[in-house]
Amino acid sequence: MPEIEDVLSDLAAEMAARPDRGEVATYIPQLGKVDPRKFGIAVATVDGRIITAGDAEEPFSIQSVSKVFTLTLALGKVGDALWKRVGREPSGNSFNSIVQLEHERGIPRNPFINAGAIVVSDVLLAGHQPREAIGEILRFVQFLTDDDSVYIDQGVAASERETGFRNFALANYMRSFGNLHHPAELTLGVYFHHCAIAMSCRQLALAGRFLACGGRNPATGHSVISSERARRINALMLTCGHYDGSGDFAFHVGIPGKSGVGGGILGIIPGVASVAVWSPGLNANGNSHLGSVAMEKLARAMNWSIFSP
Ligand SMILES: NC(=O)CC[C@H](N)C(=O)O
Repeated sequence: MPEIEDVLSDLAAEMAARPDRGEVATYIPQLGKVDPRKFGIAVATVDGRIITAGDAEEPFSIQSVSKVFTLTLALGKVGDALWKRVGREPSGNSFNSIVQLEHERGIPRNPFINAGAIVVSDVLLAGHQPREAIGEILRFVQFLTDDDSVYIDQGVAASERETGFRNFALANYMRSFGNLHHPAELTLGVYFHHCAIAMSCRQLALAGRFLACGGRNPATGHSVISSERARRINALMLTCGHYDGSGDFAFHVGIPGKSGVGGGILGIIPGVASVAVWSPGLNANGNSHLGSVAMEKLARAMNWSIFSP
């Protein structure tokens, strides 16, 4: 087996030189300003090592990768009652699609598409002011990372609110079915802010480590969630974490993963490591183009597909 250090530095060099970089998301104007030449990668192993290459220390907008953390918190808050309001099936549609909500009575297919994550935000808002719910999410991510410097990029949150017409449509539509318990303005305040969390690849890999360790954070020894819940979140990441590109990611990479339109991907190799990669250019499904390529090459080099014998 090759050394992770060598694989990562080769990957970073190769990815920095590739001309095909995908398209940076511009529907959130602030994200359109990010340099498409960036590439970073970090691996946090269950035995406590952290290996990085490229722009792995630079914070980027984690966007929908944050939905892994809000789902974890919401399950902690309401347990399996969450599944009355959100499904667990891949949608086969784009991340911000509204089409299924009409026939499926305002119940989103899964917690990782926008509609599902908005319901999760609504769950976290119950009994709180938006400011408190946002603070709880940020503190949870800081706790997982063991790093208080993780922050919310207020410019990105504001930019997203200004152009969040589709998310307002999704939220209001779900409210008409009774599946949003707060005004869209308030719930989306929580949603836009958690999407605007900024982290480096190093921090994101550390934050995801509990999912590779049966729910336990190996750095602190704290049990974050039960091993059964960690297993189930990983299952949802595999089946739904890349929207209508989830099948393709499982086919090519073979590990649970969650992407975001900021170009980040968090990948989990249960029992082995958590991986974060960042390259801002996206493919047609809104997933990081070179991030997906790099994950595939890494999984192949290290034999990390969960489907490998
Ligand atoms: N796929 C994503 O990362 C989408 C998240 C983004 N904040 C949105 O609501 O559109």
